[in-house]
Amino acid sequence: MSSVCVHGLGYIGLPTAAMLANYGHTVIGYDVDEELVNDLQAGQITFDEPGLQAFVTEALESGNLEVSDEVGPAKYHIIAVPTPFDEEAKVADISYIEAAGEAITPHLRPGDSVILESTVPPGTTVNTLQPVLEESGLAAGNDFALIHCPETVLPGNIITELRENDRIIGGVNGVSTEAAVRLYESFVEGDIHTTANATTAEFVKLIQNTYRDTNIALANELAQLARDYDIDSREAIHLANQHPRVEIHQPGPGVGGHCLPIDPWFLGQNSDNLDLISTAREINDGMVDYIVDLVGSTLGTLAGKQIAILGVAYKGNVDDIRNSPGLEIARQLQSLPSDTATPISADGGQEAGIQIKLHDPHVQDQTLDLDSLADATDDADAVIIATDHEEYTEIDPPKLKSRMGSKLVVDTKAILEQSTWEDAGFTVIRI
Ligand SMILES: NC(=O)c1ccc[n+]([C@@H]2O[C@H](COP(=O)([O-])OP(=O)(O)OC[C@H]3O[C@@H](n4cnc5c(N)ncnc54)[C@H](O)[C@@H]3O)[C@@H](O)[C@H]2O)c1
Ligand SMILES: CC(=O)N[C@@H]1[C@@H](OP(=O)(O)OP(=O)(O)OC[C@H]2O[C@@H](n3ccc(=O)[nH]c3=O)[C@H](O)[C@@H]2O)O[C@H](CO)[C@@H](O)[C@@H]1O
Repeated sequence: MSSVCVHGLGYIGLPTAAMLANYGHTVIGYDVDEELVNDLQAGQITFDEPGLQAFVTEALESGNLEVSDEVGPAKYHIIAVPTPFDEEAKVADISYIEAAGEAITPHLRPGDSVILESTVPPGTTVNTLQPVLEESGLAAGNDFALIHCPETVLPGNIITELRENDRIIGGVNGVSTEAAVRLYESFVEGDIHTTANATTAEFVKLIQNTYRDTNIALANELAQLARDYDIDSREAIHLANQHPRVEIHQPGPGVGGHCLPIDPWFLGQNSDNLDLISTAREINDGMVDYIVDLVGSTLGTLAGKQIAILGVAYKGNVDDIRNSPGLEIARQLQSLPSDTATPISADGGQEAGIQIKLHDPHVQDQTLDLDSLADATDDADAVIIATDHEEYTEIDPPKLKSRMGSKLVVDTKAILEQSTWEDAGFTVIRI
């Protein structure tokens, strides 16, 4: 068993730290966010992930996981800090990686390993992190191991996937790769694949998410084509997928989250060869406009209408609102000409404006003005289901009908029983 310091205790770092601790390693979980550190020290996790609270409690109670606001020496340092994307410049912000490297450098000893798990543009491990760590006077590959090991867990199923997914491990040399393999094989049940260098591992991670994003763009374009031919895109995709070599994804209101809308752009950081990939991004981002237009044309006008958006998390059964399509729809409605829109958080009252109400049973974000389901849909002219939360499949159509002003439901995730809703008197538009 080893000593490990995990840098960053968010969606990735916290489950990883708890996993390592529950497999017997001695783990320091370090984060720069003092409030988060205090909450975790008190045993309280701050985001919604099935099974995670109990998993973290187990790790803390075993004494193997200590949450700290200080970096400590450790045989392995794992970096799981954010790598946000600058929308304007279309470049990754790797300053958090540099800061993590600077925090590790004073503690780095010969024989230690530094593993970068954050998703980064190809070349970041070698070109950005390595020089920072070598400020210690130690050489990567010779004195300490340096590795990229991307994380591929699916939010909503993190603990299972952390154990069961295959891992890609790419060190700056073979010794580095082997050092990381020894750590991951202590808890990973999937296969461990090694690559000749760290840059390949970075690239592999990015093309996994790019594959998914591009495939969803195809589904979104097919959904628009299907509507032009007055056919059900979901049925058509389902039937097409009966072919052994066809696996089209599902259309929706756009692609949200911290990964799929961002990672494809990382591939273009040092290359001009994004073409299909950037078009796919535009198609997925364009779904918001498409849905707003559909609502407007079905209602005749958006002026004076009250629209309820159900689901501001980026996908079903999670609380993460990063790049949320539901919020983007709200922003889009808000940015319509000023005589037809009111701010997202407005509680109504402008006669000519669009009134936007938001509801989400999973999201606690205090900066959003969220309503109960009843308040959000009371007198609504249209309901847009923007997230496939389980709770929305349980909405009772007659009860909703009695509350709403008119009867339009846009089901962007195709989670409602269309015939039941139509029988209840609703106009249902499925994407
Ligand atoms: N969330 C996912 O589903 C997912 C999946 C695979 C990969 N990733 C990648 O993993 C990385 C982390 O993502 P996340 O979703 O866990 O982010 P997050 O924002 O949930 O957590 C990151 C944490 O790092 C902390 N932090 C910031 N700077 C720090 C520093 N210098 N030292 C220590 N802690 C610091 C923040 O306070 C925060 O708590 C990103 O690169 C992301 O792209 C995320
Ligand atoms: C390759 C892959 O699987 N990567 C996963 C992904 O995790 P994620 O939670 O971001 O991924 P999704 O569940 O795909 O959701 C993203 C958005 O796409 C919408 N969507 C989805 C499927 C579909 O057919 N049609 C859609 O419209 C959905 O509603 C949501 O808005 O990135 C993580 C970080 O790198 C990975 O770790 C994780 O493995």
